[in-house]
Formats: sequence, C-alpha cells, structure tokens
Amino acid sequence: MQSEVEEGEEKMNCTSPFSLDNVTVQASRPTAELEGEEPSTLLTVEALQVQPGEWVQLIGPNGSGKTTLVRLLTGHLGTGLHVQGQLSRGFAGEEEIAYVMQHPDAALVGSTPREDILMGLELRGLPAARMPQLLELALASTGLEALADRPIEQLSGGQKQLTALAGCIAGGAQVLVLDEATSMLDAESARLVLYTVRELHGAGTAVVWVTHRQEEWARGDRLIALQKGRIAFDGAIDDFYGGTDGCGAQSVCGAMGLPVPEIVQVGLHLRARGYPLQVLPLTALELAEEVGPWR
Ligand SMILES: Nc1ncnc2c1ncn2[C@@H]1O[C@H](COP(=O)(O)OP(=O)(O)OP(=O)(O)O)[C@@H](O)[C@H]1O
Repeated sequence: MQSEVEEGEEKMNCTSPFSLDNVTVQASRPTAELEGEEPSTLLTVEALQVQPGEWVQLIGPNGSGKTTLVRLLTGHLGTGLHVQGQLSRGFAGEEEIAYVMQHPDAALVGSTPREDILMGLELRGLPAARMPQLLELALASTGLEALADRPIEQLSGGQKQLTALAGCIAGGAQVLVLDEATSMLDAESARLVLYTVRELHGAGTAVVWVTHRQEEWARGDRLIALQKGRIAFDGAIDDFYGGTDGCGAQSVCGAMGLPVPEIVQVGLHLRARGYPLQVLPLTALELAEEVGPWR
C-alpha cells in the first residue's frame, strides 16, 4: 500500500540510514478515537538522524507513535495518512531495509518457514547457489530447524515472528527495524532473537529496536523515547535514568512513568551515597564489576 504523501519529500542520501527534518504525520480523517481533535497529528519529528551501524532503542507508552515512526521509516505507513517534511533514506534499494512487524502474519508469504525464507531470497535476487547456506544459517539463528517445513498456519504467534526474523537475517539487509519483535516470544526465544540481532549489529547492521523491555537495553545503545507523538528523550541510557534524587524518580524514566530496574536502582542509591561508580550498572555483572574493586 502506498501512503498518501502530498507534501512530504523523500530523498536518497548515502550517509545516514534515516534522516528526518520537520516531519509530521497526520490522519487525513479523524478516527473514532481522535474525533473532534482536528487536525489529528500522530507524529511530529523536528530532527532525527540514525547513524550507520547505530543501535536505537525506541520506547514510549502505548499510542505514543512508535509504530507510526517505524512505518514512516520503512515506507509502510498505509493509506489515509498525510506526511509533511523531509525524509531521507541512506540505502540504495528497499531490499536494504528489513522490517519485522509487530504482527508477523502480514509479512509472511510462504506456506512454510523454509518456503518463506527462500521466497525472500529470490525476491532479493540472490544467486541460487548461496541460498541453501543462507537458509540454514537463518533457521539455525532462530532455532527454527525442526519447524522449517511446518505449515505457517500451524505455527504459534512467536514461531511466526521467528520466521519473519529468519527471512530478514537470511536477506542480509543493511538496516533492521524491529517493532516489538520479542513481545510474543517466550524468554528463551526472546533471548535468541536479541542475541542474533546483536550479532548482526556487531557485523555492522544498523538496528532500530522498538521494545517495552528494559532488560533488552545494552550500554552504548541510543535511547529515543516518544511521548504523545514527539521525541521526549534522545540520548544515552545513563542520562535516561540519572535522577536528581538518586533513585530515578525524577529522571526522564520516572517522569515517563516507567519503572527503574532494580539493578539500576541499586546503582543510583550507591551513587547518591557517594560511592564512585564509573557507569550506572545495567546488569548484575556490571554491578559486580563496579563494586569489585572496593574490597
Ligand atoms: N491510520 C491511522 N489513522 C489514525 N490514527 C492512527 C492511525 N494509526 C495509528 N493511529 C493513532 O496514532 C497514535 C500512535 O499510534 P502508534 O501505533 O504509532 O503507537 P505505538 O506507540 O506504536 O503504540 P503501541 O505501543 O500501543 O503499539 C495512536 O493514538 C493511534 O490510535
């Protein structure tokens, strides 16, 4: 489906995967939910650039505009929306961006995971000789080997999500955009998916990762928080948690009503009591490494 882009300008640029300049997305007609609120602006982004190889965690409460933003970036806005402003994408063709949607059904075209992955590779025009190896790698990375020939309609929601991700992994896109890709997965599958995407990122893939799970954040990730269709925070995770009262309640995190993870709370309390923390620990291991030298 084509989005209704009347005044929006799309450009190619070769440096950043995504660059947005004074972009707004509005509903052409008010939805039942938005009735009476003309004009119904879903998203306003004054300036946003994603750098090559960057990992961006995109967070925000329900309805804050995360899916609208990733659909805008990936060219999947759908009908009935009006875009203004300038959006640049820094890759040559659509195949360079892989989008794992929140609901995988819309993305699956094959009748089995194997067929779906192979169809994706064919679409990308990859040489037939490379396909078996890419297929096996993608199945192994997502733990889907045993389900490769099971009809898609017999897969669980999480297994379908893994199939969609396997197709993206096999295709080797330069940019991966994942919209709550782990929300339907059990803990082990979620870990496998996160690990696999982190590996791809380590090899140079830029990643935009929409998540509600703070345990999926890692040091060095860039955090973008949306609130009511606007960017409320864009920065490092430490700054997101860095509350003035030492427990995070007055931090951006607290202001957004998100819970501060326990490990981070311990770090903030230690910092407030004057303990010298080089970094705010995000994991138990990081906490142990910070306090280890104090013995
Ligand atoms: N096609 C549309 N027409 C009108 N309004 C829409 C359309 N799509 C989304 N919206 C509205 O835009 C707002 C942002 O929605 P969006 O799905 O981007 O939020 P989100 O942050 O991804 O939410 P969630 O965490 O619940 O998935 C919501 O109020 C939603 O109802």
